[in-house]
Amino acid sequence: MELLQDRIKDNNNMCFGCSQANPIGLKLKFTLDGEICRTEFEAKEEHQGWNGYMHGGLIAALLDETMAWWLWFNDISIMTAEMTTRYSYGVPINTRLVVESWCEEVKRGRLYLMAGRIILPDGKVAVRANAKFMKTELK
Ligand SMILES: CCCCCCCCCCCCCCCC(=O)SCCNC(=O)CCNC(=O)[C@H](O)C(C)(C)COP(=O)(O)OP(=O)(O)OC[C@H]1O[C@@H](n2cnc3c(N)ncnc32)[C@H](O)[C@@H]1OP(=O)(O)O
Repeated sequence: MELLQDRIKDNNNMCFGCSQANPIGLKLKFTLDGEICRTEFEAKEEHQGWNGYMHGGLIAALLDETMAWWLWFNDISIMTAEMTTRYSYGVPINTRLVVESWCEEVKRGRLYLMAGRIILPDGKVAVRANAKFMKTELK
C-alpha cells in the first residue's frame, strides 16, 4: 500500500512520532486503509519502563500520533485536547505491534472524538485509547 506520508516533503518536520529525521523519535510511517489509519512499531530496550515492557507514556505517544495521523490524512489540523488510555496487557519489547486509529464522531464541526488500539501478534488488544482532538489553524 502506498505510504501517503511519503508525499510529504518537509525537512523541518522533527515530530517525535513521525519525523524520519528526529534521531530519538519513533520514526513511524502510516497508511490510511479505508477508515482505519495504521502503523507498525517494534519497541526496543530504549523504549522500556519495566524490564521487557514498553513504557506507558511512550505507548500513549504511539496512540496519540496514530490518531493525529488519521486527521492529518483527512487534511484536518489538530491539537490533542484530552486523552484516556486503557492498558489491558503489558506491551512487550522486540515484538511487532499493529497500531490502528479511527474517528468515532465529530462534534460542533471542531471536536473530533477519536479511538485507537494496539494489537499484539496473537490478536489481543493490549491497549485502547480515546481522545478528543480540537481543530486548529495550524499547518
Ligand atoms: C507540511 C508539513 C508536514 C509535517 C507533517 C507532520 C505531521 C504531524 C502529524 C501530527 C502530529 C501530532 C502530534 C500529536 C498531537 C499532539 O501532541 S498536540 C500537543 C498536545 N496538545 C496540546 O498541546 C494542546 C494544548 N491546548 C490547546 O492548544 C488548546 O487548549 C486547544 C485544545 C486547541 C483548545 O483551545 P481553544 O481553541 O482556545 O478552545 P477553547 O476556547 O478553550 O474551547 C473551545 C470549545 O471547546 C471545548 N473544549 C475544549 N477542550 C475540550 C475538551 N478537552 N473536551 C471537550 N470540550 C473541550 C470548550 O469547552 C469550548 O466549548 P464552547 O465554549 O465553544 O462550547
